[in-house]
Amino acid sequence: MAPNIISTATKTVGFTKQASIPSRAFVTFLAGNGDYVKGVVGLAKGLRKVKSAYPLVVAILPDVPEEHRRILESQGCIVREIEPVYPPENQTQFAMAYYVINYSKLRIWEFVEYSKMIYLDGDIQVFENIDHLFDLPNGYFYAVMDCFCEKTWSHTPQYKLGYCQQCPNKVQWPAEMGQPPSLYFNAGMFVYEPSLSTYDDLLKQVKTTPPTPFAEQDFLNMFFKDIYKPIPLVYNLVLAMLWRHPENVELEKVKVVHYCAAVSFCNILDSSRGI
Ligand SMILES: O=c1ccn([C@@H]2O[C@H](COP(=O)(O)OP(=O)(O)O)[C@@H](O)[C@H]2O)c(=O)[nH]1
Ligand SMILES: OC[C@H]1O[C@H](O[C@@H]2[C@@H](O)[C@H](O)[C@@H](O)[C@H](O)[C@@H]2O)[C@H](O)[C@@H](O)[C@H]1O
Repeated sequence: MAPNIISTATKTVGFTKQASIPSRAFVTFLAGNGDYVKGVVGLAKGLRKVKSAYPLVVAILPDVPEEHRRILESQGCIVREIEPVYPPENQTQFAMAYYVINYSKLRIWEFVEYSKMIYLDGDIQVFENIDHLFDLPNGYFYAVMDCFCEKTWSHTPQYKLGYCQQCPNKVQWPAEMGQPPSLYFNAGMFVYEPSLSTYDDLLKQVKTTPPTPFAEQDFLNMFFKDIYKPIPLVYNLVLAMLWRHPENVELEKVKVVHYCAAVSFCNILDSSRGI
């Protein structure tokens, strides 16, 4: 992984300065003084191991202790403190109570010293170089489709019907229920362009949008619905896919793994038998 050089260098041609060279970076989010810092260190090491050309920015909440900040800097990370973002007062039952802090991820749209960023959760590992994703056409929001089959989705009509976007023909969406849900992405990994106007819109809308069980992931899916473009699951293998949709997983092609489910070893054993 490149050292912490924020490439905002500009080339001087004659007596005029050209626009600054577009800067790119990976970014993750860290809150609290728990074990997630180990995940972020692992992510930094993984990006270095796959020889990524871009730095890893870590957006941290004020509650991340000084010792953890020093560890991240020693790993070549660019540590940026952000202020928390909270959803409006609500009685929402988040899928996981702590999801409320994940709204703070929205601050990364303010990192406009970068023209393009790839967000990765701290419980993600990169096993193959994915720098080429920075070259995807601008103007869209790229992420991998999620799966509705885990119990964490039991609050949704999809789950109750047994409908999943990963296998839309297995259980058809009933015509009497209108259109099937829009394609829905997992917000643990996405390719986006920081922008102050988008940031302002996000912060304005989040203040008036009633929170829902998957917190900022639901909010981001609603906000970017019109420009969302699915990318292959090799870029964010949500572990549950191994036992929920093994037919969709080509394990040898997977580049990024997202360790985000209540993973039980027997699940892995069962699924690996199926692959
Ligand atoms: O106490 C916490 C909870 C979450 N996170 C960050 O927020 C991301 C999303 O939370 P989590 O991974 O728990 O969500 P999941 O993908 O497992 O639902 C984590 O990967 C971390 O980067 C954190 O730093 N501290
Ligand atoms: O705050 C909401 C979170 O929603 C997502 O996690 C979910 C999702 O993947 C479900 O499909 C799984 O069933 C579930 O286990 C998992 O926690 C994002 O990965 C995470 O970054 C964060 O946005």
